[in-house]
Amino acid sequence: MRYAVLVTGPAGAGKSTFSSSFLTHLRLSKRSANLVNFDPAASPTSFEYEPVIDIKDLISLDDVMGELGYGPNGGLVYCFEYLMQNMDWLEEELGGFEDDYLIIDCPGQIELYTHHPFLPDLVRNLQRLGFRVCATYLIESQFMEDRYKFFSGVLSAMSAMVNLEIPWINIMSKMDLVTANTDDPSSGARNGIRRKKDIARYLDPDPLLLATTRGQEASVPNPRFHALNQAIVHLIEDHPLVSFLPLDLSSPDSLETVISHIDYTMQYGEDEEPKEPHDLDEGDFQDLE
Ligand SMILES: Nc1nc2c(ncn2[C@@H]2O[C@H](COP(=O)(O)OP(=O)(O)OP(=O)(O)O)[C@@H](O)[C@H]2O)c(=O)[nH]1
Ligand SMILES: [Mg+2]
Repeated sequence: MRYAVLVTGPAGAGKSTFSSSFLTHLRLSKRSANLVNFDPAASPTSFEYEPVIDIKDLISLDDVMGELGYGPNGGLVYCFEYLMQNMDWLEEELGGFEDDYLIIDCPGQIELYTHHPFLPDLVRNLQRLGFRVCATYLIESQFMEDRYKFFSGVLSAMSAMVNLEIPWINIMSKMDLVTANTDDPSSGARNGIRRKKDIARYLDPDPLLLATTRGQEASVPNPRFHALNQAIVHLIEDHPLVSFLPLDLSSPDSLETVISHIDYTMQYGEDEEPKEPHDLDEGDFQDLE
């Protein structure tokens, strides 16, 4: 069985950092895994590990911008269109990895996830080649400092989930930046994200965070925003699709929990032969007597 985990999310969410910590963890657990780079703009220095498949071997954003005169975002779309037309390249690159686990580091332009057809096409191709695919969507913990930014993150995650229709895990990255502040009322954490229970309202989004609270009315100048917020509150209440797993890379337990959710979502290892418990030698019992 072959597995592929797409690592997606907005710019700077920590996708590449998570991808390499994920790979390190799998390799330390004696699991074979490899990195795939799908970001045609990635600089070679952004990887701790050499990707086994790199979209830049097919097409690089620098060339598209330099030779065809595209800007960075149009250039990215061009690169993905080019990839879609050259699926045999990907198929050939993937050929050598039987029984493997691929971590696919994706670019940070969210329009790629919310409305372009590239990722759904790519997923269909991977499935056709016998991969079980799941996606992770990272948003960074700083989003919790601003409710409006946070809910725009929730809505983008929702829209990407609906667009891709594959097993999905939302991750709140960079939790080391908030957990250090928790339970210390004198800390500088903003917007009341001081205690663990406040964090919980974001990880399992409480739509009431968006409802205008006392003292905030003045900051909402247009009553139409209030109506819009109410509509979003109802949408999230009626369709609670999005919740976040916290990821604190400074804690091995946190990374382990996230990885076990990913394994579970993909039913990793379900088809493997159960391992025989190792045979006990008679000598093993002597100490007990
Ligand atoms: N404190 C902290 N910083 C992090 C963490 N993960 C990533 N960063 C920092 O966040 C910045 C962006 O990290 P990347 O891993 O490059 O993020 P990305 O999502 O791959 O970015 P793009 O590919 O440009 O969209 C870097 O400066 C990282 O050092 C984390 O867990 N904690
Ligand atoms: Mg990156």
